[in-house]
Amino acid sequence: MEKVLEINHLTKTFGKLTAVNDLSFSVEKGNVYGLLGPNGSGKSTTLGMILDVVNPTHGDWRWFGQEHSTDSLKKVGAIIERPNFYPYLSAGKNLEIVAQIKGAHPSKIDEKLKIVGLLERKKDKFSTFSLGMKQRLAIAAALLNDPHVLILDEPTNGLDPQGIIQIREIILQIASQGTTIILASHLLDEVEKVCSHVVILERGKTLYSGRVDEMTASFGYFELSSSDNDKLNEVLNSMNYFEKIVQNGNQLKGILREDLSAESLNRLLFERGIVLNHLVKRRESLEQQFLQITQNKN
Ligand SMILES: Nc1ncnc2c1ncn2[C@@H]1O[C@H](COP(=O)(O)OP(=O)(O)OP(=O)(O)O)[C@@H](O)[C@H]1O
Repeated sequence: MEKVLEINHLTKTFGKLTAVNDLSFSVEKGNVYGLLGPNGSGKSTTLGMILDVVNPTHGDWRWFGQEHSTDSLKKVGAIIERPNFYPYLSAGKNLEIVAQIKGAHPSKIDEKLKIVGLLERKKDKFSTFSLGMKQRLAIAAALLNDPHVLILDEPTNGLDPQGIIQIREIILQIASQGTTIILASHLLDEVEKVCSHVVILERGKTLYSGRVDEMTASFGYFELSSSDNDKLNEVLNSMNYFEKIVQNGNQLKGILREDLSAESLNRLLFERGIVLNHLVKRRESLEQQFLQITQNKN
């Protein structure tokens, strides 16, 4: 899989406060990544750093495998603030201005207005738009130069239920055409509905990073490692307990298809000559994990 973004040990401190603490993850092409965490967990600061608007304290990141270059950021479209357009100009005129700034072809305007369902409102003034329509226009503006990656910070904040559904459908449609998406959200529901991958942040630290479907595995999963992970992998695969075994850094992650205690697994593996140096069972669903995070905050 082609890596679009690689973040290594990214840290940002503001005085004594560590807003982002040793964050590492990579983003693969064509997936939808959610940065999930309560207010103040460091989502916006992370987006600010990878977009070159916030200076990191430590750590590094690479877009498209390249050292920092302004060319790379041209392939990234982002909406990190409330949509800001000229209120007295039409949607079409506003996009003409953005297209000129970005050097995008004027034919892109109708194409992108269609994607966000605003083509019929092209001639209407921005000031007459609902919040949801303003947000959709901002997405059209961000898409004008066909970015490879689209970054959205809390894309459905403040919208009514219908507006939320529209934005989520648009995100999925954009992703289905191969654009990689990174979105920050404090809504578990949003991440579960829209994202294939999630990075859960708690006060700047990563609590979980991986696929959403693996996180929500109903019987939980084991994180485990031994001095010979290849052999461990082989033995785990020969057991009927696991849905899937995946490599996760220098650990293996075994997703359970039926209930099994850590004690039983440890015994079974020991009987087959494997001594583990790491074994943790994680059972929580995404929802439970997320509730824990928010409860810890209060
Ligand atoms: N410029 C700044 N100066 C000082 N502290 C800051 C600054 N920017 C962010 N912080 C602090 O860093 C922490 C992380 O903030 P950040 O905005 O990244 O979180 P977030 O998860 O995006 O939350 P929210 O959704 O509320 O923006 C917070 O405690 C915040 O107060």
